[in-house]
Amino acid sequence: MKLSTIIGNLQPKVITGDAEIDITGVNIDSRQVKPGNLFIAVKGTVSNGHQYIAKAVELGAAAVLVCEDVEVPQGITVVRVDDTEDATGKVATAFYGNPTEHIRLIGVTGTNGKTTIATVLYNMFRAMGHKCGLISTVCNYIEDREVPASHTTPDPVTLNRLLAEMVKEGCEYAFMECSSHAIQQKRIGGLKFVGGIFTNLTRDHLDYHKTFENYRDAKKAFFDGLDKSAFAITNADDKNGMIMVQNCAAKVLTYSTRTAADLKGKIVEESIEGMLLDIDGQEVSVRFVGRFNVYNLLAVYGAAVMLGKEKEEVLRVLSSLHPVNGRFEAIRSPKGFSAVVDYAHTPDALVNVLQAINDIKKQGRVITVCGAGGNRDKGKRPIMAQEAAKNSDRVIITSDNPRFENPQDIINDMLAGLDEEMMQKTISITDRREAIRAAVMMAQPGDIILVAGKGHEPYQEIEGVKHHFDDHEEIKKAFGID
Ligand SMILES: CC(=O)N[C@H]1[C@@H](OP(=O)(O)OP(=O)(O)OC[C@H]2O[C@@H](n3ccc(=O)[nH]c3=O)[C@H](O)[C@@H]2O)O[C@H](CO)[C@@H](O)[C@@H]1O[C@H](C)C(=O)N[C@@H](C)C(=O)N[C@H](CCC(=O)O)C(=O)O
Ligand SMILES: Nc1ncnc2c1ncn2[C@@H]1O[C@H](COP(=O)(O)OP(=O)(O)OP(=O)(O)O)[C@@H](O)[C@H]1O
Ligand SMILES: N[C@H](CCC[C@H](N)C(=O)O)C(=O)O
Ligand SMILES: [Mg+2]
Repeated sequence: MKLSTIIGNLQPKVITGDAEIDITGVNIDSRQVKPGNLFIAVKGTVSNGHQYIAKAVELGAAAVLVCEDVEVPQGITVVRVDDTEDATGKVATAFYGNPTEHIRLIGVTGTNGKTTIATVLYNMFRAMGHKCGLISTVCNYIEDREVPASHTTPDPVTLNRLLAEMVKEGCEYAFMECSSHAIQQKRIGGLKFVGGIFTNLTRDHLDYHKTFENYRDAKKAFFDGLDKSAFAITNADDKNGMIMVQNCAAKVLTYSTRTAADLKGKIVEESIEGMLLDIDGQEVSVRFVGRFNVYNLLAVYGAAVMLGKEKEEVLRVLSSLHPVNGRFEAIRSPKGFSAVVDYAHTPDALVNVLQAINDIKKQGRVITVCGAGGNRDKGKRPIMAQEAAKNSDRVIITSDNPRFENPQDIINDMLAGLDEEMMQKTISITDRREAIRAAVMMAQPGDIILVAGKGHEPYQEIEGVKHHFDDHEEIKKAFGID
């Protein structure tokens, strides 16, 4: 594709050299550059892409996109803009043929519920006969082809390449999670969304955003960018729900389980197997558990209706769908107790999943096994331990993904949040496998063991290495079932 076409919608820009050269690909990482590529120098949090231009040219870059004064070897076309981070999405989407002009893209943002909602919509629309794509924390899908996910929302080049492949495969819809990092870093720049969904806003990622207001405003920017032809579905029960859409040109729809809203839902009956719900005045039985999932399914229902689906068909398909990998998955022990694998790794998620477990538990106890990720928000650690202790009969604090931190330091940060009474019911075991085994050893018939924080993750990330580790496998081994 001609460079002049790829950079056509960048304003302002200064071009030095030939803009009619053919570009074979766009790249933000000098280490991946191929001959004829356009290398985009982006200032990052760890380093500055501008320092890798020579390397990119060595590997054959034919042009560079910069936003700083830099020395560039002779014969290389230089395009200068004010902000290369902002330009990357626009350039990537142009290079990949503006995929969102040819596929209906729906974005989900919020602290918790993104993977659940995006994945349920993907499964629902495929069950309705549509070819679909999914961009998610757990995995990306181009129709039914898996593409491993490195991020919840990938960089703009990867994202547009995936969307272009979905278009090529004939996908009509793409459902994606829009993380706050991604919105802040403009990874979704240049994309046209036909709809956006807000789940909720509670504490997470303050290591990156520094303040809750910055975190909120990053999420809000997504809705500010929706055009009037799009829809925006927001949670009327979240105190930031209406803030998200206060400057939104899209058609707004609200959902709630307790106040006036366009879409109302409530639980009629519930058990560890699922719930009977009243959604928008109609009863539907679902395999999902927990009041928090009523919110997720309301958002799914609203989006499907806004995308033109009949309400009856939406509810019929909804009742046939299974929980998402690592989100409230129950495993029964032959000894009469059960375990729940869940991805809860924020205080609010722990509160919600433990509320759900306490709502369905009969006479037994709740035993919670949880940790916290290394190199993530430290402030949430003591709060997570408090919420676990407040809502469980026994707590075992253990390791999650320590990453480059000392696992014991993370555990100590969590324990620091507990008062004397909470400490009475809490122990800590650094080795996650041992912690799960200890929970199973102490369980009695009727108890429910929550193993939280990792969900679908088939690994434990330690010092940059992802060692195989799967909560489901460890629970089954401890239960003595395969
Ligand atoms: C904090 C964060 O989001 N960092 C992301 C960011 O990296 P960065 O800004 O630190 O980049 P950098 O390492 O400083 O490099 C700057 C630039 O130089 C380039 N470079 C770098 C080295 C080199 O040799 N050559 C070169 O060209 C890089 O490609 C980059 O463009 O841009 C990179 C390229 O797109 C991302 O891979 C990286 O994600 C890191 C690995 C990460 O862990 N991100 C997490 C926190 C994240 O994004 N999480 C969210 C939310 C998770 C959730 O709630 O589910 C997600 O969407 O996954
Ligand atoms: N609507 C909700 N409100 C509160 N908690 C929720 C909600 N939906 C899910 N959860 C809890 O949060 C956990 C994560 O859910 P999910 O993976 O869908 O969220 P996410 O937004 O994709 O998270 P991440 O930002 O880490 O990718 C679940 O395992 C559950 O404990
Ligand atoms: N078990 C993971 C969950 C968080 C992963 C994702 N939300 C991120 O922050 O990268 C951890 O706490 O390490
Ligand atoms: Mg997710």
